[in-house]
Amino acid sequence: MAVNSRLSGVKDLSISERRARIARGAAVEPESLEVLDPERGLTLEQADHMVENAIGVLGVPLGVATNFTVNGRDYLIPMATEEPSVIAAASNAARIARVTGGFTTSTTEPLMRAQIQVLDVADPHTARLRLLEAREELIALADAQDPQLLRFGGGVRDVDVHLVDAPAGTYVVLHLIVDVRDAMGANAVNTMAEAIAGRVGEIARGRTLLRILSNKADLRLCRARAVFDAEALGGPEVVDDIVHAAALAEADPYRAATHNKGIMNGVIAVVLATGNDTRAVEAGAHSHAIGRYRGYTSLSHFEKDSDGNLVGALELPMAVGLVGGATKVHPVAQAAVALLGVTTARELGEVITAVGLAQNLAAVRALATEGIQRGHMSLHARNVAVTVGATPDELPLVVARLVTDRAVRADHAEKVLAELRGEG
Ligand SMILES: CC(C)(COP(=O)([O-])OP(=O)([O-])OC[C@H]1O[C@@H](n2cnc3c(N)ncnc32)[C@H](O)[C@@H]1OP(=O)([O-])[O-])[C@@H](O)C(=O)NCCC(=O)NCCSC(=O)C[C@@](C)(O)CC(=O)[O-]
Ligand SMILES: NC(=O)C1=CN([C@@H]2O[C@H](COP(=O)(O)OP(=O)(O)OC[C@H]3O[C@@H](n4cnc5c(N)ncnc54)[C@H](OP(=O)(O)O)[C@@H]3O)[C@@H](O)[C@H]2O)C=CC1
Repeated sequence: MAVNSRLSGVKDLSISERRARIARGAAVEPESLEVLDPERGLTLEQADHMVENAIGVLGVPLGVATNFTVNGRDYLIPMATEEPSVIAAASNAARIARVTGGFTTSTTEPLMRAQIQVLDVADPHTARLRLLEAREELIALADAQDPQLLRFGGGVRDVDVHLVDAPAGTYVVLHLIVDVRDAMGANAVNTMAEAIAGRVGEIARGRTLLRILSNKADLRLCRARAVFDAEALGGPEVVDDIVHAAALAEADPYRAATHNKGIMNGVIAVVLATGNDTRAVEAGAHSHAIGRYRGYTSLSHFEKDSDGNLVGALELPMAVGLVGGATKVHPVAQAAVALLGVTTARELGEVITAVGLAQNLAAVRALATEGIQRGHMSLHARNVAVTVGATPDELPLVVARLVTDRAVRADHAEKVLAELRGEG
């Protein structure tokens, strides 16, 4: 059955009704979502196998963003985040993008790099050539470490050698470029790097030190673009102001950091929900945000097309996988992947990038129009009301007052609650 992500009013349903609606929309069995109950999710025993000195598990809310179409296919997107308004914002932007066909994405081959550092080389320039001459030997040695990866069509694709001038001298750094297929790839690539380091040191005639993956995954890029209809955004002035807002992020690193944080609100929520390594994706993204002609800049770009609509584009390194790490062992991550319905790491990366672009558009649109507080703080108000002890019956009343009074603060919530209880 085809997925239908265009779901309206999901927020107004109870959790069980919502699950049933999402399961229907995603064309998965409703029972497959039962593992999302806190008491059915990751067990203490499983946690104890995942990390050291485990003493418990941390619950993070898992929601579903609606309305996404990517490359003509609908997706319901599982997002794990502690931040209010993120999932609403992604759904809102995806609803707008849908008007013009949704998101279009593309990706490079899933290539990761490992680095092998060689010290104390007397003739670094000549060592570089000796290593390049040994390319076939080094590739064969590395490939022999992971026959399984080769069977899946992956394996080493190239070697590259960089000479890195550092205060302590010139290091010869060999890069091993590996197609990791559906893996995130760190373990696979690190094993290869450690296995060939001895031979690299011999050929370079130096001492090897670091042998590790690079998180600057600049050969593994995902790209997403979308057209956002001017009318659906609020009119031509909104388009112009979003372009100005994005231009500030391109020119000013203080704004770029926040703009990129908005992108990562969406990206990391899906990375976490699917059991992937959030730090690897963050490191890759921020290293990619160093512009070619200037310093730290925005990861996305917004411009106006010839029809007056807004066009958004985002490119990100995307080291995510489906076969290893927590994705393989965490029952909730497995349910999230099944709900998402992706079958390759590339498809997962492309969907994540589309979510990053949607998240970015939603935030910048709010900033360029009414400001962030109305949408974000009205959803955050629920947190504040619960923190001061509002019961489920009192919650809507307290939230409504905090929003009307434009004072989403704990002290004000306490005052409102006291008034409501006749104690004020
Ligand atoms: C919050 C909205 C979406 C409200 O926006 P709105 O226009 O009031 O929403 P609406 O009630 O008209 O609903 C429109 C659609 O949004 C979704 N939606 C709307 N409300 C909900 C909800 N409660 N639960 C689930 N989904 C919701 C839902 O898809 C809904 O469609 P419908 O279901 O009605 O057909 C909007 O104001 C918005 O997009 N704001 C941006 C919020 C944001 O970016 N939050 C991130 C946290 S702030 C931050 O960390 C980053 C930042 C901002 O600093 C980055 C930067 O500076 O660039
Ligand atoms: N700097 C960093 O970012 C670092 C990250 N990590 C961690 O590494 C983990 C990810 O490493 P990763 O190598 O992905 O995990 P795994 O080693 O668990 O998975 C990769 C392995 O899965 C097997 N495999 C099965 N099917 C496929 C397929 N379709 N495509 C590709 N490989 C397949 C391959 O061989 P086989 O079956 O023989 O294993 C491959 O080597 C994460 O937990 C991450 O946190 C670790 C160190 C550093």
